[in-house]
Amino acid sequence: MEFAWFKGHGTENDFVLLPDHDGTLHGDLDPAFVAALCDRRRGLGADGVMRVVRCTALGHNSPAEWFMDYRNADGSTSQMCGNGIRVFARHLLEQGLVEGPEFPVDTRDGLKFLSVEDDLLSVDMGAWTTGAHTKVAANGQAWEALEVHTGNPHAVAFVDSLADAGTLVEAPRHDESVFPEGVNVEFVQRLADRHVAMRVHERGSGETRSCGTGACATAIATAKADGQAGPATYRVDVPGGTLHVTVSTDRTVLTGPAVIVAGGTMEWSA
Ligand SMILES: N[C@@H](CCC[C@H](N)C(=O)O)C(=O)O
Repeated sequence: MEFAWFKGHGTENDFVLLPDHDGTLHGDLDPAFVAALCDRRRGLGADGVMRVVRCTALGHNSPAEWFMDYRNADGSTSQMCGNGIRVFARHLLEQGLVEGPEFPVDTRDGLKFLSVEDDLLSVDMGAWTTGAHTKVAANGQAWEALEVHTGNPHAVAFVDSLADAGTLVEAPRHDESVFPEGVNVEFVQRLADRHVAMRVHERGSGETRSCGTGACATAIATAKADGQAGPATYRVDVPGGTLHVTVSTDRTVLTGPAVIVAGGTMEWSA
């Protein structure tokens, strides 16, 4: 099978995009195929894969034309990817598949609204919720963490220094009764007022250089800890760059760069 691919990243959270506009090429993506594409030695290398497919091809009655079919590097699905959807939007704009500056994209977490301003892409991530305090553990240490849902599940732990979490080769342990479907874990260090640094271990992808939903979860947890009442914008530094998150009571808006860096066609035999 020959197919087209593109590669892009948002603050170095990187993705392979697979155009499958009418849903006839890739069907329900095989997890082994996704994992092989994401392999950094044997494949193109990425933290995840996004199939670019029309909502109508999936039988979805949606105000959006395009659906982001997101997969983690291990082939598992997630409801939402904040950096992924911004890279997806950049691809749609560059290929003339949408008209800017504002447009919707459908996801497993529902409709999201994108807006573009030069090299920055913003996504209105919609509603968020928080749960109870829970615990995460890694490398022989444990931390209290806040359960946050930004479409997908997160546990946010404040640390004195980002180095405290050590190497995150293995997934931090979490309470299975709180997160039965796994969790993305953020370690957060305060740097200044409304300015934090974050490391993340992503469910299904391992430690990545950035995570958009994780930056939103981090900003939500920080705003709660600050007792912030009205909307506030937080700067979240990640190993791959800087994101900004505006937290309001009913939504978050995530802003940062998103670029397409390569593309081509590929032969694939299973
Ligand atoms: N990198 C993403 C999050 C991707 C999904 C996550 N690993 C999960 O399984 O929920 C982002 O930028 O939000």
